[in-house]
Amino acid sequence: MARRPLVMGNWKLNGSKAFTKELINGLKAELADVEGCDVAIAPPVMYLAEAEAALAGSKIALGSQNVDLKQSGAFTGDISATMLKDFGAKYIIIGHSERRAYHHESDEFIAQKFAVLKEQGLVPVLCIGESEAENEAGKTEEVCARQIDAVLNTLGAEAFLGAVIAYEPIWAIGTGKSATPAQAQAVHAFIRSHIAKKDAKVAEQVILQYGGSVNDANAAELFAMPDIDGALVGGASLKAPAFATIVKAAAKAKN
Ligand SMILES: O=C[C@H](O)COP(=O)(O)O
Repeated sequence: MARRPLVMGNWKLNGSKAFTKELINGLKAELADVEGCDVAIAPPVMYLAEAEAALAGSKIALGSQNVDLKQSGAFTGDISATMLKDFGAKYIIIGHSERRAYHHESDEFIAQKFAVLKEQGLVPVLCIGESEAENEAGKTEEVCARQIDAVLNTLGAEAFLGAVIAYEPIWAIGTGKSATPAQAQAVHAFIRSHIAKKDAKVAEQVILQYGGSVNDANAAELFAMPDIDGALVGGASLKAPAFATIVKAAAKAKN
């Protein structure tokens, strides 16, 4: 079964109402004729309303950078999965290394978020990946396995049906130092084989994105790798031409 690539832009803490409209209009123009690749953007939740309106009539899907566990109640500052659905959001990033680091999110807590998203019919985009020190210590596979196992061992392999995993080595995020295609492919193959130990069919269909300094110049060689099914793009997703080039590279490589 051929996997349909997914390129998603994670805008992180960037933008404004005007920027949201302008960038989306740019993306709609750049991507009007592109087929064969799913595309999503995750603006800050503050701008979901502007994004939803600007995306009307386009095939670009809406996403979010985070979700909290509860659906309603006395949880000051939280944002629920049902609220995200209310704005038409579909792909929800969880476990990003910036949230693991700055908000002390644990593997177990992230697995709970994964469960909430599945219950609500949303698509989890589970970010995993090792630090530079872990990489140098040869612990990349161990770290990725532990982060995946938090979901696998509580929700089962079926939870990954229709889900997305983004392998983002922390040392490659925002540094301009992407993993090489061979490095990323090796980890992606490991991730797929790790899930296959529980369920080969689920492993075969799960979308494995690479993230970490993906740009318009290096995307094509990354997508040439058989287990790299798309990208989670930070900085380069803030410019319509660069992001569109990445999407077009995925569509070309995978079709
Ligand atoms: O979620 C996206 C990643 O953190 C990658 O960010 P970057 O493309 O700016 O390196």
